[in-house]
Amino acid sequence: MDLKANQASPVVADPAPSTPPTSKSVLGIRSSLMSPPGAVLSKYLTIPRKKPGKLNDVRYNGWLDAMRASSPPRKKLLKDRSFGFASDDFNAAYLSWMIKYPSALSSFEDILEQAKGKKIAVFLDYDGTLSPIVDNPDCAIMSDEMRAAVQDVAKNFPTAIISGRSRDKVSKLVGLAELYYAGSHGMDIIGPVNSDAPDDHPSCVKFTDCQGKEVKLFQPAREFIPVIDEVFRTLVETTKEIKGAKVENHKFCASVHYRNVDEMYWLTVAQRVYDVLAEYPRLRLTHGRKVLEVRPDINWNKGKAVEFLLESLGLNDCEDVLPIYIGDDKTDEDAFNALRKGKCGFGILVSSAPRETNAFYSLKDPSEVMEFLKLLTSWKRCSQG
Ligand SMILES: O=P(O)(O)OC[C@H]1O[C@H](O[C@H]2O[C@H](CO)[C@@H](O)[C@H](O)[C@H]2O)[C@H](O)[C@@H](O)[C@@H]1O
Repeated sequence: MDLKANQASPVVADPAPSTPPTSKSVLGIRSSLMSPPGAVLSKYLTIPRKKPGKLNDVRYNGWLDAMRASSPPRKKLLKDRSFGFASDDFNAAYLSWMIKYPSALSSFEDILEQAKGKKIAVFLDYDGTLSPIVDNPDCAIMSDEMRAAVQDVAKNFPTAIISGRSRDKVSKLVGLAELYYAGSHGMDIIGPVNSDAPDDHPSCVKFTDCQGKEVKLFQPAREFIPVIDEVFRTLVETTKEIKGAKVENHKFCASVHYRNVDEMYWLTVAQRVYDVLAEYPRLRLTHGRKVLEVRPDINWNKGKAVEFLLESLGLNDCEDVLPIYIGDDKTDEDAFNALRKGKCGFGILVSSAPRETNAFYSLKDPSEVMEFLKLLTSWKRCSQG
C-alpha cells in the first residue's frame, strides 16, 4: 500500500504552531476581535441587531429556495401509494438522468479501462457517502462493513477522506489510520511530506506524528479560528429558541442545521444566520444538506484540497494517475469540477434523485458506494494475482 498504516488512533492533534495565531485584525473584521473571546461575545450580543425582522433579505437572495432544494425528496414519500403518479414520474426522471450520469457499478468495466496503466487514488466524502444521512449529526455512524471496505481500499490505493466536519470529528468517526483526512471542507489537511514536491505553501507546518511518520499540516485559514469560534457562539445564542436548530463548530466553519426545524421557521433560521454573516465581510455562506455553513471567504475548497493531496502524494501526473472522488453534497461539486477541468480522473455523485452535477458517474446511496469500494479492492487483488 502507498500510505503507510498507522496502527494507533488516526486522530492527530495540531502541533503547536511556530507563530501562535492571533486575532489581529488582518481579517478586516470588527475591532472587537481584539478583545478576549468572552468579552467579544457579550459585547457582540449587546449590539442591537441591524434592521431586526427583515425577513425578505433571505427570501429575495435565494437562500430559502436553496434551503428547500438542499436534500433530495424523501423516498418514503415517493413510495407512498397515494403518490403513485409522482413516483412513476420520479423514476422516469431518475432513469433518464442516469443516462447522463451512469451508475459507477454498471460502468465498472469502463472505469477499469480508464485506469489501465494508471494508479488509482480514492477521495471520499463522509456524510451521505460513507454514512447515511440521519437526523442527528452526532449519530452519523459508519457501519463496520463500510469501515472494512474503506480500510481495504486504503490498503490498496492512496486514499483520503475530505469532509465538511472538523478533521478531528471525521477521523474519530472513521477510526482508520491507513488514510489521510481533510476536515472543514479541505481547510484542515494532514498530508504526507513529499520531498520531490516543490516548496511547500507557507501555511504548511511539518511535524512527526505519534507513529513517528513525518507529515504536514495545512490550514490555509488558520487566522480565522478565533473568528469562527466567535461566530459559532453567536449562532448558538441567536438560534437557541428555534426548536430543532443545531450549530456545530468545525474549527474553520460553523454549521447551522435546520433538518429538525419545522419548515415554517426556516426563514427565521436563515435570517438569523444572514444577520450574523452581515457583520463579517470576510466570511461567506455555503449550502449543504439541510445545513447553512459559514466559512472563511478564501479561495480554498474540496477541489483545491484534492489537488493539494495529489501533489503531496506525488500523484499529480494525470498520465499516470486516475483520481476518483465520491461525494453527495454541493461542496463536493468543487472537487468534481477540479477533476473535470483538470481532465484528470472523475467524480461520482451519490444521489437517489436527479441533480445537476460536475460528476461523471453516479451511485444511489452509501450501500452502492460500499459495493463500488469492494469492487475496486477485489479488482486490485485479482490484478496482482
Ligand atoms: O462533507 P461531509 O462529510 O459530507 O459533511 C457535510 C456535513 O455533514 C453533516 O451534516 C449532514 O449529515 C448529517 C448526518 O447525517 C445530517 O443530519 C445533516 O442534515 C447533513 O447536512 C455535518 O453535521 C455537517 O457539519 C457537515 O458539513
